Amino acid sequence: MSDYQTFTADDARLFALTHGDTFRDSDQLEAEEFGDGNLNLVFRVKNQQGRSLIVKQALPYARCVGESWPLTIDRARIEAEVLLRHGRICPQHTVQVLHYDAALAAIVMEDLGQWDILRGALVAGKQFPKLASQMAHYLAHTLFHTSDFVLNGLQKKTEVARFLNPELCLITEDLFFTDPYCNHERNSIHQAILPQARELWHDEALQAEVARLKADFLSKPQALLHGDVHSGSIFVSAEQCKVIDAEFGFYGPVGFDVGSLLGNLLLSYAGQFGLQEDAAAREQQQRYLLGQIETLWQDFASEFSQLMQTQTKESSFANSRYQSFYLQQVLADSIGYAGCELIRRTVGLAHVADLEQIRNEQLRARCERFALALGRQLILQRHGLTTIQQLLTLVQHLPIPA
Ligand SMILES: Nc1ncnc2c1ncn2[C@@H]1O[C@H](COP(=O)(O)OP(=O)(O)O)[C@@H](O)[C@H]1O
Ligand SMILES: CSC[C@H]1O[C@H](OP(=O)(O)O)[C@H](O)[C@@H]1O
Repeated sequence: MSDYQTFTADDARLFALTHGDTFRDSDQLEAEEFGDGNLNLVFRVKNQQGRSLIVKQALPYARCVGESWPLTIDRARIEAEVLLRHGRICPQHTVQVLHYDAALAAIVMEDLGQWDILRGALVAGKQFPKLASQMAHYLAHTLFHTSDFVLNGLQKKTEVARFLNPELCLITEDLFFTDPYCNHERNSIHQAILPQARELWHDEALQAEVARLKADFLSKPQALLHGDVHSGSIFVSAEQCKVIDAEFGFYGPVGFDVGSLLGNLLLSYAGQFGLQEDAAAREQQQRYLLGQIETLWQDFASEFSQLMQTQTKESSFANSRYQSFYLQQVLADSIGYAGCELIRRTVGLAHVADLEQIRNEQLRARCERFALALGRQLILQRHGLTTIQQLLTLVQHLPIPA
């Protein structure tokens, strides 16, 4: 940590100039910090011809809270190494890392600023027809190729050790699985839904199922996860999408990555009741979101099955009955983790624009109650929802609370 110093815009400019071959010494470079995430500094460095790079630096604390929440800067290594690993497996959907400096905890990467961040685009009512099939491809390939289907025991354990990431995992363990189910000071709960939040704190049946999901998060190193596939971590255009921000990566349950994205599509669905006043437009956007959820699972399941059938290296796992069982269990896990994401984004520390941008407070409260009710049903019913169509039916029939 001795060489570490927090970057100014000028430091970021020099860092981008020195690393990678995007810029020339003669370039007039401008740099500005524009990060809006919870944890890190993010700078854009650009020359006068319009070429640009992103410099991301981990702070020794969580940006959204300040120095009172110290946090390892090793998260920059995890982020760079996960993105490099996933980038080798699926370059078309992973942001390109150009350089990583361990002492400065800083990464140089390609600038995706010409595309939209998925969350904001969905809030604005935009649609991206190829999103789900491309994300299904990214998830199936990155997760399969880092799993026991491909790695032998020695390789796998080396990888698990390299990506232990205890401090960032602890944040997820707390924010996803602990805080929303008790009266924790980190929670952020709008007054109007306090009664529904309190119900969570006394719902033993729900807490038991969340405990099972948390235990799996702690002890099921199935594959190298991105660890935080939310719609703020996906850049998207009409033709393409790419994932950023992998600092929560570790070896965990495959369903956590799939479920995080499912949960974020459902958060967008819930927010539509408050964001879109025109009923026809709202229904159309919600139909789009449900279609994307269906495609996400169908394409993921079909690509993952294909990979299991054709590229499994460990003979025990070549068994087709085992492979069906594995996929069924990934679906149940994904639905459960999607439920956790819905709940933690509604009453936990880190909220999302899909709900926060609803200006009418009463309407927002109704959407939040919907998100909580849906999250609860997904967690409780996940083992009974054996097809994605059953999940879609549940969503469509869930009453919109008063
Ligand atoms: N490769 C990139 N291209 C363009 N903008 C980026 C890139 N990476 C990050 N950003 C911008 O910085 C913001 C914060 O980045 P993120 O990786 O989510 O930081 P944090 O780890 O603090 O959450 C993003 O919302 C986006 O606006
Ligand atoms: C104190 S971290 C809260 C929250 O923020 C992370 O997301 P991001 O870095 O993309 O802003 C992650 O989802 C954490 O749970």
